[in-house]
Amino acid sequence: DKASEGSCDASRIDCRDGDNYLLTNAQGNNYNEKSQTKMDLLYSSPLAMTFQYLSRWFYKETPLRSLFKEFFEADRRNVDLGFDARNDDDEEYDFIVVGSGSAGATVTYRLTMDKHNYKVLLIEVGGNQFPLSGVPALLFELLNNPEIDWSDTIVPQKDACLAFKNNGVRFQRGKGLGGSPNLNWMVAMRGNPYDFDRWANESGDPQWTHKNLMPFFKKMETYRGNFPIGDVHGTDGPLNVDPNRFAPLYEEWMEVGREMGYKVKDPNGEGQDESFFPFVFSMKDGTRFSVQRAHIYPASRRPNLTIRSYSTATKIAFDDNNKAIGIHYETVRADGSRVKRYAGAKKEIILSAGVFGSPKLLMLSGIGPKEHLESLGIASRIDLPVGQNLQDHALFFIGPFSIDKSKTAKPNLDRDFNEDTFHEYVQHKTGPFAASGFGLGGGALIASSFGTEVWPDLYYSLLSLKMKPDTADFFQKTFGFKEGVLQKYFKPIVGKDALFHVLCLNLPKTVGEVKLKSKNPHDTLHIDPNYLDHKDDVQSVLEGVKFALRMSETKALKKIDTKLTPVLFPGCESHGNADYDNDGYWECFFRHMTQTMWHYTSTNKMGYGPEDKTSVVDSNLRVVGTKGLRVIDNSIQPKVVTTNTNLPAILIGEKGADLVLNTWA
Ligand SMILES: Cc1cc2nc3c(=O)[nH]c(=O)nc-3n(C[C@H](O)[C@H](O)[C@H](O)COP(=O)(O)OP(=O)(O)OC[C@H]3O[C@@H](n4cnc5c(N)ncnc54)[C@H](O)[C@@H]3O)c2cc1C
Repeated sequence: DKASEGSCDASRIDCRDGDNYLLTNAQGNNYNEKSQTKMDLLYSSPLAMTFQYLSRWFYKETPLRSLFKEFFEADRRNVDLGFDARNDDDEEYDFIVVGSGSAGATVTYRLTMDKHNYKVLLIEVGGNQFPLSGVPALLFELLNNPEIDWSDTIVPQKDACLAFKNNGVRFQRGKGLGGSPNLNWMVAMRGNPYDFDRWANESGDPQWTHKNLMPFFKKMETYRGNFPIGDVHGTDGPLNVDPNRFAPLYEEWMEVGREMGYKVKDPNGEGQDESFFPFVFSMKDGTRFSVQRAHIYPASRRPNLTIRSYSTATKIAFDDNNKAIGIHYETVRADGSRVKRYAGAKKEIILSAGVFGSPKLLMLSGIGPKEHLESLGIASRIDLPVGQNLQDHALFFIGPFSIDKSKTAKPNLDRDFNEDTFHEYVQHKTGPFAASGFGLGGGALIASSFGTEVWPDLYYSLLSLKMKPDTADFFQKTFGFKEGVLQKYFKPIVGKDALFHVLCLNLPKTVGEVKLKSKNPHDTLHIDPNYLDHKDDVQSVLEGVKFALRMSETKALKKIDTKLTPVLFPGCESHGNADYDNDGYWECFFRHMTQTMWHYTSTNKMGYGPEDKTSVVDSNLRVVGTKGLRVIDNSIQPKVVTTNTNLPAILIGEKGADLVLNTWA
């Protein structure tokens, strides 16, 4: 790990007394030599830390909750030490970046490596990446923990999410250095070339066409996937992209595609046509390769970067000409007290606080829908449609289908974490612990009557799991289902292995919104994705469910005895049986099972600029009507991309950093 991380400096690992240890990597330049102990070795090598925590979790030496507590208490103490070591009464930087997720980490990485040696401040609400997040299969253990997940609940949906408490799902998203990639499923998909050409149309600027963005896609990655590098992949970028190391139903999945007549094609190559394909992941050698590891970690060792973690940006300061000149922020200390601070920006402020954080900060600073802001007592500075164009991919777990374990290709399908698989992972970083989610292996892109062969609107993959007696409780707790619903629905196949088709509505026409609840920067938001509001979306999903049912009838899946659970979904019994052509039943089913794919975007839409009433930012990502203020994250997508949103966010970070650096070159 020493070699691969390039981080451990053996000369600094001298064991000294005292319990204090410093997180030298994340706090960068300002660590306190005196408090180093052996733990410094672990903290300065995140992978070593990950394996230490994995062992303690696996052998139940320390309950998960206590591991969280221990880690974050230590992390906060370390941050305090770095904080106290600084003489920063008059903080002033060239650039301030707010938010350290996919896009913010990328921007920070590029700005700090520029030859002009710009002084950069990175502000982030949370702390360091929790060590267990390095183990891909443990991603579900991370969700809903307030140290690392915002986990907001959306407002009750009119005719969707009906199986969830208050008819609303949880909008989980990462909090901490590294943002959402610390807890995402790691699937690395770029989006369809037509998505980006549409962005170019929406913004009137050809710099956003797929062809013109291709150099940034290549620059961001070190590709080690299954398809040829050709002219489309990069080999020396910061983000590692690997094939999966464990996916129980991968062979069956690819066989389904062949049997149904679909081609196999690199979805991150020239195009995202209708096809079946193996997934690639932001992983390295069986471990999560988050933006904290790829971008923040190396950047934190540069002396021109200051990181303020446990710090919330609360308001942007402007001069009389609407030039952004600084950020007000609050840091939470280890003892729970809050310190109010201000940092000035000589050149620019960059909001990368994500699809909810960035519009929130704009609105708290008086930039947003005038009437809405004034109704909350916030003086309006610039009237813009901030928060008005929220989009997301709705996700549907279709199933469960029981399968015959003895007939599957891999014996390990039940995904039990046992002593053998634990040792396999520790020694080789392979096996169930190396799997993303429930063993995702491959994807498929298919067109309903609303998509086309070259721009398909439906996106599939396959989950496999053992239906244990507590699986329903686990789903209920993690995703927020109403009590008893899944317990009843899963009951007949408890004890068996099962699969779910995962269907994602790729090109939704429904649009939602996000608004403030109050002018308190620590208050939650009013989030309404308005799922399935557009009738075409309902029709696409119906066609999508039927395609999933047809896949289950292929020889490839019949070979493993794939059978839909024999009970009807609770609440849909009056619609009759779950027959293929019973549209009423299936519509009831998917209106109950509407989940998020966590692909929220578009709340600060990029458009033509001031003359375009739908734009919050122009095509150079500058906030309309201001100077020195850009938004660089997924909130600028004019329309949500077709597939996953992590690589697009990193792309926006790469492109955005380039725009900033060119401005000041
Ligand atoms: C559970 C889950 C699974 C997912 N799976 C995948 C997947 O497999 N593949 C894929 O491509 N995508 C996936 N995604 C989506 C993808 O990770 C996100 O779309 C992407 O990371 C968003 O990047 P971002 O930079 O816009 O925001 P984020 O990465 O969310 O970063 C925003 C950061 O800003 C911080 N912040 C917010 N407000 C403030 C403030 N006021 N002051 C300071 N800091 C602030 C936040 O704490 C956060 O760290 C998943 C997401 C989730 C939640």
